[in-house]
Amino acid sequence: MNKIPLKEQSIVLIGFMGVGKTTIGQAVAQKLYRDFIDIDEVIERRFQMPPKDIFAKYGEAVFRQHEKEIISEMCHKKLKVISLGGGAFLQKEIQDICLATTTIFFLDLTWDKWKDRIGLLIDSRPVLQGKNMDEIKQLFDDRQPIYEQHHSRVLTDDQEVEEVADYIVDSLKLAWELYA
Ligand SMILES: Nc1ncnc2c1ncn2[C@@H]1O[C@H](COP(=O)(O)OP(=O)(O)OP(=O)(O)O)[C@@H](O)[C@H]1O
Ligand SMILES: O=C(O)C1=C[C@@H](O)[C@@H](O)[C@H](O)C1
Ligand SMILES: [Mg+2]
Repeated sequence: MNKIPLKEQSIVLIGFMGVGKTTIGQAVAQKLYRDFIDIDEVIERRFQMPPKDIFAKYGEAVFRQHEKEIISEMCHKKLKVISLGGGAFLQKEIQDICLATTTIFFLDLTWDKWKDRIGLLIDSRPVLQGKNMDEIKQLFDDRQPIYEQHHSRVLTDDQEVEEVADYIVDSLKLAWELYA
């Protein structure tokens, strides 16, 4: 299959849960006049229930299978902004297909800043259920290597959603000009 030209590739946002992939992805899509796709929302529509209930009813493996199927399909679409779930890059096949077909931004956030956000996440994110803070920190650390597969990293500490989105759009425009 021919490689999609850089400017037409979909933009994919990765990173640990709660770093802002969904929120910032929506803002980037709006600024670029592109459609926004949130993979968790696509899965939620398919099952008619949120990820937490899918995990509880069918198990994580079923969620991951659908996640892989949907991402593999979406990555081939042009001109989208796609936010992945925080655990999607645990699957090597997902890493490989995203690297080959899209432009990947890793939204990074230090643990110190992330832990202030836990109240926003604890009730809805199934992988946080039943874990104490030490175990969550361990998960945060264990997950970092999977996000090393990216094209560009953005440290989001103390950055407003709009600031991060503007940074991503500016760096894309620069890359599109440089590699046109
Ligand atoms: N830059 C930011 N500054 C402050 N709050 C933020 C920022 N980005 C996101 N948030 C808030 O953090 C929470 C989690 O954001 P969001 O749902 O976008 O994360 P996510 O990376 O998509 O998580 P998941 O991997 O679980 O889908 C939301 O309440 C959102 O409003
Ligand atoms: O980090 C994770 O493993 C997850 C993050 C969310 O985006 C959802 O994809 C789901 O709750 C699993
Ligand atoms: Mg999200």
